[in-house]
Amino acid sequence: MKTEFKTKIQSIIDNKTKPLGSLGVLETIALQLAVIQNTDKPKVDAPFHTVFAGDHGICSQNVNAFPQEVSAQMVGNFLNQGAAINAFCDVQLIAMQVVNMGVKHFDENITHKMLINKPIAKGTEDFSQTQAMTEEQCKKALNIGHKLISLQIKEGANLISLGEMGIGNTTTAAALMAKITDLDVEQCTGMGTGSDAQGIKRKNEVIKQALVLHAEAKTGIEILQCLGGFEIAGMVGAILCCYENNTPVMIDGFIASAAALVAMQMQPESKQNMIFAHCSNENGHKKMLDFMQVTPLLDLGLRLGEGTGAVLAIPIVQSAASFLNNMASFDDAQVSNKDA
Ligand SMILES: Cc1cc2ncn([C@H]3O[C@H](COP(=O)(O)O)[C@@H](O)[C@H]3O)c2cc1C
Ligand SMILES: O=C(O)c1cccnc1
Repeated sequence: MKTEFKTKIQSIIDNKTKPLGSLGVLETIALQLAVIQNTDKPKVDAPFHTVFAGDHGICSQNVNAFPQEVSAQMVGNFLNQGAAINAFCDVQLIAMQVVNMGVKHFDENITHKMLINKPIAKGTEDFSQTQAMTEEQCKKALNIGHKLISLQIKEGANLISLGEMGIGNTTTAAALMAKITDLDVEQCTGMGTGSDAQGIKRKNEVIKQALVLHAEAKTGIEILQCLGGFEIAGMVGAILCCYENNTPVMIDGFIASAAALVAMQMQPESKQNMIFAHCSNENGHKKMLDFMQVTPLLDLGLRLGEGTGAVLAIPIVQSAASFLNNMASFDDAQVSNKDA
């Protein structure tokens, strides 16, 4: 059934007024959108961006170049429209929300139309010493992500975009990657926000220690609970929600891709809903993408997070839907095809 549908869409794509295959990756995306939404007229005209924010106990091991206070300060910056992600959403008039999943220094009395306050705890525990979250906290974080995105989809969003904020989370993402891919830890870690050689060495050491400590964790959710972060779990819940609701989801850089990797462990078919926006400059991201056997749309040398790459790639996805919806076929336009 799915193969038949795919063949039908591919033939619609092939009959557009262009040489066969000449829209390259956009053709792949158009087919993917049609399959996700189960229609030959996919719609991605209502994108919605969510930044999940959370703090990380692993920062007590000195793996972060910037102080942990920056997570809370950056949430404030998002609300004041001052971050890179605000500037990029602004260009395309994309609506966005920020979810406090457990930002240690954030004042929970702050209210704002863009802010969803759902703190699970004042950050996760140090995963080199104990489990990052309890089972209950992990499930709660997954549920929050799932529910919030489900609400957005109900309200009309048809393209979900995800980003994150959480000082220390390149270490968390690298730990998830090392555990799931079984690659050497050194292949998974990188400079993050500017760690030097010493800092990267510390990252490698704490992750190796954590892999021994959490050797028993096997399933996606166990790995997430032991090594993950609240904002990463929120993104995993969001991705699984997109899968269940036939909605495409833009995956950002290294950290969002770690959430995608966990989601694939939990529900392998969720991969079909993911669009990988870009290859981050963070060491490890390309290897993570290769492990998942996915090709990112852009390679702009970004290494920021927040969903910046995801939002930048949205017009490409919208253009893929637009050509499928709006281009004339050779017949419609009475243009002669190659073999006519
Ligand atoms: C000012 C500032 C803005 C950011 N926006 C995203 N990140 C990114 O950097 C952090 C991860 O890097 P690490 O593991 O080295 O701490 C995350 O918060 C990520 O979203 C930022 C980092 C900083 C400093
Ligand atoms: O690629 C990312 O998501 C990234 C890289 C470095 C720091 N923060 C995020």
